[in-house]
Amino acid sequence: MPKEPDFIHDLNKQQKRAVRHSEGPLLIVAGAGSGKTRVLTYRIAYLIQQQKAAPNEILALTFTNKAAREMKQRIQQLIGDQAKKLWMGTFHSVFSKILRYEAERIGFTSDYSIYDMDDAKNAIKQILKEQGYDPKEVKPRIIQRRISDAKNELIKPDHYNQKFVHSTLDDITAKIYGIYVERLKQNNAMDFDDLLIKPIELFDEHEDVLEKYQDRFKYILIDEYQDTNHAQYKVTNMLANKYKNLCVVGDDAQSIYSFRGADIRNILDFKNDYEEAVKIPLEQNYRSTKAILKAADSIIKNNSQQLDKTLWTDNGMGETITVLDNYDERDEANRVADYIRDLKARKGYDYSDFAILYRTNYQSRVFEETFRRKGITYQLVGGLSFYQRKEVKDVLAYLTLLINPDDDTNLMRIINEPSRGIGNKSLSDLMAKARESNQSLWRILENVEEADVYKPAENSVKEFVAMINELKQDLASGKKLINVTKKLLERSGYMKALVEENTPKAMTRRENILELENAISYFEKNNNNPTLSAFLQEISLITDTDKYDEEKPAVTMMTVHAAKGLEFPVVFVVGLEEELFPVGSRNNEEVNIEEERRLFYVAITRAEEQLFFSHCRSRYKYGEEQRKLRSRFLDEVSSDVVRTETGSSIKQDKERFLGKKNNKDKSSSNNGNTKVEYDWKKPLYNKNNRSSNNTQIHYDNPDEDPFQVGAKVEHDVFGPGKIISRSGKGERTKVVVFFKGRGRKTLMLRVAKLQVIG
Ligand SMILES: Nc1ncnc2c1ncn2[C@@H]1O[C@H](COP(=O)(O)OP(=O)(O)OP(=O)(O)O)[C@@H](O)[C@H]1O
Ligand SMILES: [Mg+2]
Repeated sequence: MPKEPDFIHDLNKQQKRAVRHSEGPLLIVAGAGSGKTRVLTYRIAYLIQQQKAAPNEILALTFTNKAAREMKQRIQQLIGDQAKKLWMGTFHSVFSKILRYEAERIGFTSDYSIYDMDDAKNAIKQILKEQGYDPKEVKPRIIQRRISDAKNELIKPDHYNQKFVHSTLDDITAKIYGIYVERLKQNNAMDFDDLLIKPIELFDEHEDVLEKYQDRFKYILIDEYQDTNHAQYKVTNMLANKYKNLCVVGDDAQSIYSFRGADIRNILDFKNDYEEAVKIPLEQNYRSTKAILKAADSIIKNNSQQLDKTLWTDNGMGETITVLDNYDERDEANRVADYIRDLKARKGYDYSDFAILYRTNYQSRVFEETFRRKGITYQLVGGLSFYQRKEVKDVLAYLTLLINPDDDTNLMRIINEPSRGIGNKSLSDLMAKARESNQSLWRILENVEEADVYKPAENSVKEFVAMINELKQDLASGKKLINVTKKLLERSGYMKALVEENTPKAMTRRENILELENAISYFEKNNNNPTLSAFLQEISLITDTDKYDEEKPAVTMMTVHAAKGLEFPVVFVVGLEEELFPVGSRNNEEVNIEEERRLFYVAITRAEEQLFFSHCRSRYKYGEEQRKLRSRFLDEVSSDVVRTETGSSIKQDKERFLGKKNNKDKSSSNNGNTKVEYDWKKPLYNKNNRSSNNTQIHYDNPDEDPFQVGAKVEHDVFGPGKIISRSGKGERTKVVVFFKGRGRKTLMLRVAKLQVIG
């Protein structure tokens, strides 16, 4: 056995144990910043250096492509170029690759299309229409969500039928699900969920294929295991079943994807599935200051479900966490910007040391405007990605047809884009023919003269078919991808239409297409075997987070979800208000507060040196200024590590607002909105229930506390009610109040603005 590498000494004792662990299942459940990702990285390097496995016998699964790229680079630094041969990536990218090799075994070709959420939704919409449903009434998005959930739970259409048919929507879902699965197969296409569940089908049905990959992957390692869903769990279990060299790392407190079917039980059950599993704890946090860790700990302990873990740090206490109490979202953005400038000037931070984390994407807008105005460079992670733009998707749809003409969804997308006089009527006739004869639309188009459609449309179809065939020919004869693309853009009239339109929007679209050409050229130059199929598969799996560039000298703005696994010297967690973080309920679905709290925990633990929280007292919603309550989470943070700074604009705005409020009072105040007025005449923080500066009020003597069971109270939003029970002590006292017409609400006494009445 080779001598142990020097890099083993970059690790602490427990980490070393995990890295040296040789055979059999290994479970590492540990808190944020304790080096889980580092252990995976080093373990891979170690396995190769110790010749336990060749690089291409190791499979490592990460949550983003970016994480995989970074891990690979790091391993390369440790052991050199052989790291390039590792199988490393997200579940989606790794399994799409396996599926490409094995597609024929399950009735697809290796050039199968990958449908993103948008394509899948279009396909479902089309099916709904064919089945006589109005997509305005039966929303494709909702059916899509249900189908996706079923797929990830590995429930097949016929089972859905038996198990879930309780309501009309179940009925419709069952029917559409069945057709959708058929349709994807006809289109030689897979959606994102298929990339996870088709491998399971493949391995289930073809023992030899399963065995091949079991033998191939001698070691399997998974990061962020707490966020794997049932399908991911199943497929890795199948693969690891022979050698049982499965190493998973995760943190139950950071499980934030249950809305996508992530199942925390996967971590909890690991020991049951693998009785011989070795469990190694990591307890030292290397990332954050003591103050930050204390804040994180004080938050997460409010959750009822948690695995027992210890986390400590040798790092210093660090700065106190600052809560920025703002008037509104502009005030918030301005103050964050000022802090960034100030810290940069005083402490020598770079812009890239800062991150602004929010709960929902739209919150970036005001920050972007403010930062642009103040000349602070920033990079936005998330939002509409380049490859989701209409014009880019159109061109990709054309390209897809060149290798997978049976893909009806992509064909429908561009057959009349730009307009070539193939009307809706002709199209739906052609589509109906395709359905009747159980052929793809392309096959019908190829023989359009037999289809009996409107003559001018027939001619256009013929030209279209001839153009696609010619381009296919070009591709087959080995012409360069970039040249085929250019020719396509010209022959299809797509570029010409944009030039003729000549609006700013059309110009932007043109620029985006030119950028896509750049991407194609780059791909062609930097790949040994740059096939169109490989290009399309690669870009269809690019996600928002992959765009994040660590080297860029800019402030990062992203959602907390996207920030998972990352770290920044200075972090601002903004918009900490009720109904925003934690989110408000949508479609009457109950908000999963424990998951929101885990999300807040993830946000806090991204910070290395300095942490800011911020909230607004009012915020615009639907063009109206609405009063906001600060997030309950702020009141859960241990009070000795935070201090509150109230913005100076609050005082000025108070006067402005009073003026406005008086005006408002004259007009009819109730316009049907359940808007909460920003009433400055009432003290915002009532002495009896909360304070503005995190000085905690304790009700040590219950006589002083009027909020006893039976008391009649009034709440700002819910109106009058009666306390029916009470629990907890001191600052954690909770009451259940019955509000007339609103029902029971559990309220934290210190947070809820309750007044005793009567
Ligand atoms: N033994 C060590 N010595 C020095 N630095 C370390 C050590 N272990 C980890 N670190 C550093 O601590 C930071 C956190 O490590 P890492 O990202 O691996 O933690 P993690 O447990 O994966 O965190 P998360 O739960 O957020 O994903 C990184 O900057 C890493 O390089
Ligand atoms: Mg990590």
